[in-house]
Amino acid sequence: EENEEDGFCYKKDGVSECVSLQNFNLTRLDGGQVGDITEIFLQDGKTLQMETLNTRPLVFEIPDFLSDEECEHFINVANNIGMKASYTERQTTQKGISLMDINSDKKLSLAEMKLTIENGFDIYLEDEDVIEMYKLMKIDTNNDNFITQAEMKDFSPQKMANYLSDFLKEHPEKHSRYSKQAWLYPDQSTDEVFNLVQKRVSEVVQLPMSLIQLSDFQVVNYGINGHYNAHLDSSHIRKEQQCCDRGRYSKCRICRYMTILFYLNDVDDGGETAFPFANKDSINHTNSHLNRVQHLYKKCHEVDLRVPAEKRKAIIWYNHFIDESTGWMGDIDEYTLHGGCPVKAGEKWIANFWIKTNDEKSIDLDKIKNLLMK
Ligand SMILES: O=C(O)CCC(=O)C(=O)O
Ligand SMILES: [Fe+2]
Repeated sequence: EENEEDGFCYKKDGVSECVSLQNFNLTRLDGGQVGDITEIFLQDGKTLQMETLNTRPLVFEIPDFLSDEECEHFINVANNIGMKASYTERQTTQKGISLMDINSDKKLSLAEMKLTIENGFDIYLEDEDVIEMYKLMKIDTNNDNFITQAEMKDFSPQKMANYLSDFLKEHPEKHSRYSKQAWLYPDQSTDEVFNLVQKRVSEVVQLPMSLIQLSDFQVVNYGINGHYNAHLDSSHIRKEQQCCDRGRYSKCRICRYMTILFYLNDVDDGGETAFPFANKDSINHTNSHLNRVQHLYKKCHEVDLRVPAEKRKAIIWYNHFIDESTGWMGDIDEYTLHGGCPVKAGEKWIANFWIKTNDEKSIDLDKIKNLLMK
């Protein structure tokens, strides 16, 4: 039903609608109320049940989005590509770090040093880890667990980065993300199964195949203690900074309109996907930092909205709202903060389908035109 050249057709309330890409706006499925179930009739004759799990942020669940065979296929494909350790953007090679002297008393407490390291290096330490670091780096000369300005004099961020980099080799679980991953690229795929799944995603989320093909797909594996602390999958709109192209992640922003997360196996214990800000009245960044709500490795049980990892299931959420005036990428929805709880038994396999769009529709239309000309 789709004519790539002219535009895009999809079913809206059972009626087929077609629009030219020029007139096409980003879609956002209507969640209705929590517990609402929408039937999605696919072109191959199958029916999916989509349930509204939550409305702030809007999260949908589709229990049998994938078949068992498709799940196993993605795991095999990822293993064949080769699973590599995941890293977040912030690496331990920072030149400078900002010291988090929250109460402005010109010295850093253990809690403030932990925050400093979380922000600067994406590493989540315990008090005893920090004390150990002070000892080995000989920073806290009077052993009072505070770092004063005088003690800071001999302190070099690079030295700390080196220490932490070695520390992480012994304690990979202290990193914000502890997993392995492999990338698949929809527009380069000749894999029949992957192409069918892309088509299904396009039908479900009512976005043209060309946008789906410009997306990124990442298979992730977590072992025991594997986790991903809470994060946003996208970034705040900043017109002066370009959205990243595939594979290039310096000086650009990650722009992902929506996330479709597939669970590829059943986890024996743990490994839920948690949304710490879900249904909160408001978001207080300073408080949430101090309470370390991001720290799902330790705090998952405190989170209300936790989606169990169940084979074949997909969950879907929108990292951005739609800008009413452009019909394209709007503000980020900070309530989508989420992450993966630690795996307690067994292992966990997921796949992220990240639908990428740019701030400006014209950039995406150009990309689509290039894609169609290939
Ligand atoms: O493992 C999960 O449940 C969440 C993974 C995730 O948020 C990510 O890879 O961006
Ligand atoms: Fe994520």
